[in-house]
Amino acid sequence: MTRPITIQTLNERRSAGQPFSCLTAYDATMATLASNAGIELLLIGDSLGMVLQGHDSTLPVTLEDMIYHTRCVARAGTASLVMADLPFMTNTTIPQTLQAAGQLMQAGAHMIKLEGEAWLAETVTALARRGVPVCVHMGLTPQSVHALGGYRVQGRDAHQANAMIKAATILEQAGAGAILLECVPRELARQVRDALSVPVIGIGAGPDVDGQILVMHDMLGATTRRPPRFVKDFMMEAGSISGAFRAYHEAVTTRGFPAPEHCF
Ligand SMILES: Nc1nc(=O)c2c([nH]1)NC[C@@H]1CN(c3ccc(C(=O)N[C@@H](CCC(=O)O)C(=O)O)cc3)CN21
Ligand SMILES: CC(C)C(=O)C(=O)O
Ligand SMILES: [Mg+2]
Repeated sequence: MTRPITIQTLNERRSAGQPFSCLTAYDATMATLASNAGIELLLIGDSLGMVLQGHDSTLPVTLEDMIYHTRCVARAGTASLVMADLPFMTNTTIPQTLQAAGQLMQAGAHMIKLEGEAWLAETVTALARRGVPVCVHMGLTPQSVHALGGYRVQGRDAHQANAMIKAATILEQAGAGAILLECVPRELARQVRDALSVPVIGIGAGPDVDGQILVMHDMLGATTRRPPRFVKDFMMEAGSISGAFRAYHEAVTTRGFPAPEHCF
């Protein structure tokens, strides 16, 4: 194993202006192949409810499901940073959140991601104080799909955009170690990135952030519904799974991906 990637590695990449690559992973084999291709961060995403379990949203995913897949990925013992999603309704109180995050960390996660806005500040502080690195997922938050009225681009109007920038700075002050932005206009993502000093990871957020992430199945072309605009199929040209992971890593680190057609 090469030198393991830590949260400090991501901070160094951010400072150096070198983008890092992230993918979802749900099992040991794919985690190993992705990590060997250079992918810096593996997310056990609650998207597994859609791509593995066949649900049409992430809401049915349980903490037990997330623990199982986190164990599978962690067991691979890769050099990559392992982040796990807190599933729907496992953060309704601070004690519940600490308990759930604790179980994911004990399953092998190095960092926890949860969806929300500035109202999460106290929760973020409670986790950070106990040594749990936290990433806050903002913009299109799929666990709120029914409140948002669909998987839609967020932060399109100036009021929403300014609120998002403000919320991100509040969350950083509260102790967030990273921010993930999903489906926001490229210009807003750039502004959030510039307002912060922690790494910003984007999906459908344009090229002006510190790291990129995609759902593994999407970038391998293993899709059963129309993929979102921000997806690129890296399997098409690469011809093998490892080749696709290497091509994605290369494209992200050289800022070849995302291209304008993948942005909002
Ligand atoms: N396979 C998979 N890939 C994902 O990226 C993903 C999941 N599952 N599950 C959880 C969420 C849901 N996500 C989605 C799903 C659809 C769109 C989508 O179709 N968006 C429209 C934007 C429409 C607009 O302009 O407002 C698009 O055309 O991309 C975006 C994110 C992202 N996450
Ligand atoms: C799409 C990414 C960011 C995610 O949260 C997931 O895969 O669950
Ligand atoms: Mg998720």
